[in-house]
Amino acid sequence: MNLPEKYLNSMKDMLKDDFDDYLESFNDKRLYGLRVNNLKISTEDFLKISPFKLTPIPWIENGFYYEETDKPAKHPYYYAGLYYIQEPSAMTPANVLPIDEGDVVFDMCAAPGGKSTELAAKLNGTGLLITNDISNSRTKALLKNVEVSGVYNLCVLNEDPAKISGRFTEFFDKVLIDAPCSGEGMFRKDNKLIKAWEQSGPEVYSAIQKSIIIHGAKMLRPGGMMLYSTCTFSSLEDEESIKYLLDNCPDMKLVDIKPYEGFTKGFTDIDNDNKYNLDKCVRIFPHKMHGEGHFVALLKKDNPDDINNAHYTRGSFNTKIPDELKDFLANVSMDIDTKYINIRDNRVYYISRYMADEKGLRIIRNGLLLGELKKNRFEPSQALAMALTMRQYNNCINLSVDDERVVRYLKGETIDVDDFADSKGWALLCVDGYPLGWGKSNGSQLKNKYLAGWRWM
Ligand SMILES: C[S@@+](CC[C@H](N)C(=O)[O-])C[C@H]1O[C@@H](n2cnc3c(N)ncnc32)[C@H](O)[C@@H]1O
Repeated sequence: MNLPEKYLNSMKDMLKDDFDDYLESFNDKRLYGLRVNNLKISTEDFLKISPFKLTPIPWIENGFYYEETDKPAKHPYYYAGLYYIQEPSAMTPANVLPIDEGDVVFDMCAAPGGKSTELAAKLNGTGLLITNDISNSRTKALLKNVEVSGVYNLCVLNEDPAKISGRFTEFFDKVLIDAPCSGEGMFRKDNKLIKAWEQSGPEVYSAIQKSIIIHGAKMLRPGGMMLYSTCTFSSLEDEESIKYLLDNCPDMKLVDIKPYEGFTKGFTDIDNDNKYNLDKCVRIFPHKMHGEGHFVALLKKDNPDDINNAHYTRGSFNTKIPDELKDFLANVSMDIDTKYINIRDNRVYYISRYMADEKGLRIIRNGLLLGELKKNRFEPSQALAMALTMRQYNNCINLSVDDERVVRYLKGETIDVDDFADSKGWALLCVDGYPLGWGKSNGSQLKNKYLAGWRWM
């Protein structure tokens, strides 16, 4: 491994006696992790059906190491959104940020969705998750990942945080900033990042982080909590960003993160009298824990006047619900308040009552796309299939994971369903009780309506 001289010197300064152990960690095996999506399945139930050899990630209740040979991304349960594949230390930020049901949450640098999918699981279908990324191409992956995971109380944005912060001032109960960074914690995993670091190192990212973190604080309501994280070790991008925030926003304070064996405390040398308690920050180093590397800081905004931060609620849309949509919804027992159904260009959305006026924002998805109105009929969307549980739709075809029709369905093929003769009409195809997508059944064959872009290749 060819690490840049400048990087090695900065790590030597930081790690002192531990530096050799850090270098030695480059000889260790790469780590692979998956996180059970508790929005769809409890960890306990997943472990009962998991075909993989899993070892718990000790500081993440729903996180597990898997063996490289298991290939969990090529399994029907992955398509059912039962887990998300994520580097183990990257599971820490969303795990550490406390989320209460009903919270209005913002994930500012969210693509491809590793933290958002866990924040949504913690919301458990309540409140609202606004998830954003400045990169248009990356928001496409973000949308797919939140939809596969079954998240419906959401809005996906593709905006500059500077624009959002003017609009959503003191709006959020919780803000997560997984900042763009020089990626030093990913060097073991991906050699290409070393080259990128040489071109854009900590100095470049530090300026972006300083701007982002101030916008994050502005959007937080009094008493709200914010989590700042990076996958880099550089103090310039980590403690310096936090110090910059605390210098500029005196109402923000660092709070304790539940300790765990191997967590390394933040460095305090840039903070003269330790007035900011930078040691409350946490670093994960690969020579101390089985994770590639991360930095996390948890902060709270003061609420001196004990302001009761009631959530904004929007007016209803008063949309006339077409008969074909009514007929379809009669088969759905998900709790849908038709006051918040909005129809634009024949596409039907179920929008969160907590979402502010979206005009002027670059929106990738506002709410749950229920489906599309086509000449006197309604076609349900892939996102709706993923948001439903098997119990919430009254025409399901449930196949066992060993049934060869499951993979054929995921590949886009028409499948025989003679054994489900009563399934005529729109049917929700499920694997072991977990929805995969729609099909149109005539009682003997299921015409495939699985979203073409998501097919098993
Ligand atoms: C570390 S990655 C986020 C990973 C993501 N949180 C996850 O867990 O899957 C940082 C993201 O920040 C985005 N980004 C870069 N500059 C940004 C900015 N000024 N505002 C918002 N997002 C930005 C990048 O496009 C990138 O997707």
